[in-house]
Amino acid sequence: PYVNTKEILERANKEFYAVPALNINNLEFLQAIIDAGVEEHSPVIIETSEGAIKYAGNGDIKLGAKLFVSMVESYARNVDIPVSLHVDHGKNFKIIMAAIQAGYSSVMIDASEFPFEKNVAETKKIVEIAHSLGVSVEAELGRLVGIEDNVAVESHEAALVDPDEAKLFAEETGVDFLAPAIGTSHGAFKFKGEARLDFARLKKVKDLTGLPLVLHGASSVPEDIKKLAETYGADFKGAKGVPGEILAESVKFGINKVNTDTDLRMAFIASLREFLSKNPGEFDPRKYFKTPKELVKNVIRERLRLLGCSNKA
Ligand SMILES: O=C(COP(=O)(O)O)N(O)CCCCO
Ligand code: NA
Ligand SMILES: [Zn+2]
Repeated sequence: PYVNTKEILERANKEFYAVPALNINNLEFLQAIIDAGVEEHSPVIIETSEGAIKYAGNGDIKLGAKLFVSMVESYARNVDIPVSLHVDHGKNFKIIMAAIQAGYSSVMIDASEFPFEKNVAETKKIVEIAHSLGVSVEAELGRLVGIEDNVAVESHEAALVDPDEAKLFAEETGVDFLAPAIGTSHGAFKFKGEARLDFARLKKVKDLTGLPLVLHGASSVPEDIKKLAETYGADFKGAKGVPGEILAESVKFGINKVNTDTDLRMAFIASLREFLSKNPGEFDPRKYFKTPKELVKNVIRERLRLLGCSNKA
């Protein structure tokens, strides 16, 4: 069934596991996610960035939002796992409103680049509107910067979430789930040295807010996927993600939603490169997208098991 993200995350929060939030821009990744969830009997959270909404709507954001809602809702109705649809990194009021009106389960208002007071004000505004329409809300505190191992540069410390601010933020905004910056960053090049997240800080945010917490920049960049892509011509030198055991650790300290985009992209392109080089005569997209979809599905299945949400449907 098509459900509200809050329903998925409140159970995860209570039962100490996490659910991946998986980004899509097209039909193939959605199919891979649904199949992974069904095969693992697991809830799944589908998320679209503002760019994905523009992409699907060919520039028309209302059309893009409606298209994603109808695709996700239709697939969700067809399977017996909980599925929700979320706006990732919402910054543009028009896009957030289009998504709410189209029927998204939840939205992120990302005002983390602004000073605390403005982040509170922006988030509060969206929470009031979204809650009046039964939509749940995510916000972010701190900024996504990789913590260089052992180089506790002043600026990096300043970018990480302040747990006392998080408590105040939760009380003042009524936000449903919160993304505390604890040392991750988006994309495939997250760390120069050792991957390190500030778990002490994370635990304080959990203890002070009690909210379901979100880890952004959580892709792992699995070594086998990186190698497969490079074998067939990709240049992913220096790519490094959050190791699986660190993701599992973050769940112990209170993470319940794990945003994952890069790993799906890397799996798809690695498999597509391999397929195209081995099948030079193929030109049916349903054929050349088939094994990439399979690999994305299997990467997701593994992540569902790692995060403890398999068999939680
Ligand atoms: O936090 C994340 C996931 O980041 P990543 O998958 O790059 O680790 N997202 O919000 C997904 C969209 C931005 C990154 O591509
Ligand atoms: Na998000
Ligand atoms: Zn993010």
